[in-house]
Amino acid sequence: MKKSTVTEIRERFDNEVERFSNLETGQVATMDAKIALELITCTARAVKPEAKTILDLGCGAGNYTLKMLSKVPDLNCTLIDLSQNMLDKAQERVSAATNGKVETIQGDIRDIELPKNHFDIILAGAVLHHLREDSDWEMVFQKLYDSLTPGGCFLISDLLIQDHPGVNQLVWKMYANYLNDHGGGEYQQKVFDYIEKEDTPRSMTYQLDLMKKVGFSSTEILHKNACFGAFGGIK
Ligand SMILES: C[S@@+](CC[C@H](N)C(=O)[O-])C[C@H]1O[C@@H](n2cnc3c(N)ncnc32)[C@H](O)[C@@H]1O
Repeated sequence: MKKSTVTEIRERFDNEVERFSNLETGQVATMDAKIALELITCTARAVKPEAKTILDLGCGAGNYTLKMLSKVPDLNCTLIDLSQNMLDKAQERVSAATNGKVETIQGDIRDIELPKNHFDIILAGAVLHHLREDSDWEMVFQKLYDSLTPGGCFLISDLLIQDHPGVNQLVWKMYANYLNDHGGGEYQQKVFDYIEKEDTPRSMTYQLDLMKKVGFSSTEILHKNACFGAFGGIK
């Protein structure tokens, strides 16, 4: 199947702002979304308690930054998203929650230049599965690594595949059962159809190996359930 273009992805998210503005209902299709968000933000605080700067990649309506600010207040926040509608909402919500600066950048992370040695924390929630080729993944991971301060952390919560076909089948069956239990067969099919059209997830192992390759001194696995996980690297 021909996968969605960047323009198609942007247009879809332009129309999803309200859903992603509510942490309670926005992420029902994501298993353990709240656990992952809590773990990632607690980990960022544990790694960089003195953090001053955060980059929220694929920020949506700003849920990840808002949760981070509840743990480390008054961060200077840089919010990146393809969708200007998402950024407008994120800017409004995040500005009300920090005394730090809030900067928004609209665009595709592949095309955005980032300052070197600048961010103490980078969060990427449910966004990296939109990257396609190995070259995209490598370039983006290298760029994010370079933009971190020494000891800074890059934390991911995302949809994943498994490297072994049998294990991959198993975890996606688990996810199908989860969706069936939460919304029935039609809902399950709808979610699987848009994943098929829009997403190209990689395994956690692939991403942890790539973190080591681009220079991260250590990596951490925080959570894994079926085809979802939370993990990251420390510079
Ligand atoms: C599933 S939403 C998650 C939003 C937010 N992180 C959350 O968890 O509430 C993914 C977001 O990533 C953005 N996005 C997708 N691909 C992107 C890219 N290549 N560069 C920047 N943002 C991207 C989309 O516009 C969308 O707002």
